[in-house]
Amino acid sequence: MSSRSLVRSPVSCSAVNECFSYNSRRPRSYYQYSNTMKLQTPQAGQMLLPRKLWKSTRLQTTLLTQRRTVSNCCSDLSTTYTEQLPSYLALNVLQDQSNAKQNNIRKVLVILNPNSGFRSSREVFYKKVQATLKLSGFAMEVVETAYAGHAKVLASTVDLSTCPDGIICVGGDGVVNEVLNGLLGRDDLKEALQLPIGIVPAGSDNSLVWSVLGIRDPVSAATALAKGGFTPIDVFAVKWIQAGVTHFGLTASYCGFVADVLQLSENFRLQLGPFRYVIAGILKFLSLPQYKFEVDYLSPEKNPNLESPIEKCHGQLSDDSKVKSGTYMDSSTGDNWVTMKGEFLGILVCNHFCKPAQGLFSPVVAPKAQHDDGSLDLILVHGSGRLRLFCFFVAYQFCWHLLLPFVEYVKVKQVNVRPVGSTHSGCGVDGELLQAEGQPEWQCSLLPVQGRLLGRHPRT
Ligand SMILES: Nc1ncnc2c1ncn2[C@@H]1O[C@H](COP(=O)(O)OP(=O)(O)OP(=O)(O)O)[C@@H](O)[C@H]1O
Repeated sequence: MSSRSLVRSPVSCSAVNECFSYNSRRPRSYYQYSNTMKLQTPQAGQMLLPRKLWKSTRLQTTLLTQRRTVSNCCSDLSTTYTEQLPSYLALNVLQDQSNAKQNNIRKVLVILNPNSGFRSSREVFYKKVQATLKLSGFAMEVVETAYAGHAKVLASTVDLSTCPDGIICVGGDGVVNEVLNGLLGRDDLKEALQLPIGIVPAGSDNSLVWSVLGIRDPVSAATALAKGGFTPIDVFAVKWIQAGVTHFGLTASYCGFVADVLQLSENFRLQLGPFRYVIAGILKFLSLPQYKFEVDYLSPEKNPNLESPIEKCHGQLSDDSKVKSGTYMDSSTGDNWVTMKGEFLGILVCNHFCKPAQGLFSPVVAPKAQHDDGSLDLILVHGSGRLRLFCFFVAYQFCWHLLLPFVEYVKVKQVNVRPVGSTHSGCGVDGELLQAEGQPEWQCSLLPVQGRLLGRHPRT
C-alpha cells in the first residue's frame, strides 16, 4: 500500500464509459520499459519429502517435464522440475491438467512486487508457485516491480498479445489495484477489460483473493490458477469530483479512521511490514480526531413514493442528534437520494464481504456483499469517540458490528462523501490512499462492466 496523490495518476472515468466505442490504437510495447525490468531465471528449491513419496512425485514430475519440454518453447521451461517440486495436492490437479491440456499453453505476464508483505514474494513465487504453473501449461514472462506505480505502468503498456491469458500479480492487494488501474487506463479498453487478473497472495493482507476465491495461501492460489476458469467481479470507480480524476477498485473504499490508519501505517512499512497496521491503528486510536462528513447515497431500487427507499438496520439513526439526514429525489434522473451530515468514525463502501486474511477470527466487514451482485454495500459508523470505536472493533471481531445501534448498513448504487472542516480528506481504495487538496468530494460508483479474476472458488 502506498500513499499517493490522485493528481499523479489521472485516469478519466469517461474512458470506461467510452469502452463501447473504443479506439483500437495499438498499445505501446512494454519492452520500452525493459531497463527497469528484470526477467527472472528460476531458482532451485529443494523440498524435503518422505523417501517413498519423493520417488513417486519425482517420477510423475519427470514425466510431466518431458511432455512440457517438447510442447513449450519458453526458454526457462527447461528447468529441472525435480528441483522445484510443487505440493502433492497440486500434483493431482497437474496430472489432470496435463492430460486435458497438453497443447493448451496459457501465456501470462507475471508481475511480482518484491516489496510486498514480509518481502517474501520472490521466495513465494519461485519456490511454491512457479513449478505448479509451469507444469499446468503456463508460459510466463516474469517482471519484478522496481518502484511504486511500476505495476500500473506495465499493465497500461504491455502488448496484450504477449499475455492473452492474463496478468498474474504476486504481492498484496496494492499491486492488484495498480494492475487494474493500468488496464482501465488503456486505449484498447475493451480488450483490457477482458484480460483476467490472477493473484498469488504474498502481501500484508490479501483480502480480495481470500474473500472472493476463498484462497489465502500461495500453493492453493497456484492450484486454482492451474485448474483454470474465471470469476466475474464488479469494478467500482472513486472519482475526485473537483479534479475529475478517477481511481478504480475491486475491494473497498473508505474515509475516516481506516483511511487515517492507512496513511499513518506507511511510515512503518519498512520496519514493521504487515504489523504496521496494528501499530498505526493503536496510535491513531490514542489520538483519535473527530471526523465530520456530508454523505449522499443512492439506493439500488427506485421508489417514486420515497417509501422506505433504503434498507436500514436501525431506524433510530435519524434521531441521533449528531446526524442530520433526509431524502430527496434527483429530478433529472428520478433517483432517490438519502443525504446526511454529521460525525462518522468511518464510511466504508464494500464491493465484496471484505474478509481480512490476517484477522484473528477472520470476521467479515460486509456480510451481505457479493462481488458480482451489481451493488455496493455501505457501512456508516456514526458518531465519534474512543469508546464507540472500541465497541465497534470488539463487535467486529465476532461479526456483531451490524447489531450496534450506531452502525448503519445499506445496499447502494452510488455514494458521495465530502469531508467537513478539518477532517482528514484522504480516501482509501483497496489499501491505496488517495489524497486530494482542499475540500474534495469523493464519488464512489459501480462501473457498467465487470472485470475477471483468474480462478474459481474451490467449492464451485
Ligand atoms: N519495487 C517496489 N518498491 C517500492 N514499492 C513498491 C515496489 N513495487 C510496488 N510497490 C508499491 O508497494 C505497494 C504495496 O504493495 P502490495 O499491495 O503488493 O503489498 P502490501 O502492501 O504488503 O500488501 P496489501 O496491499 O495486501 O496490504 C503498492 O502499492 C506498490 O505501489
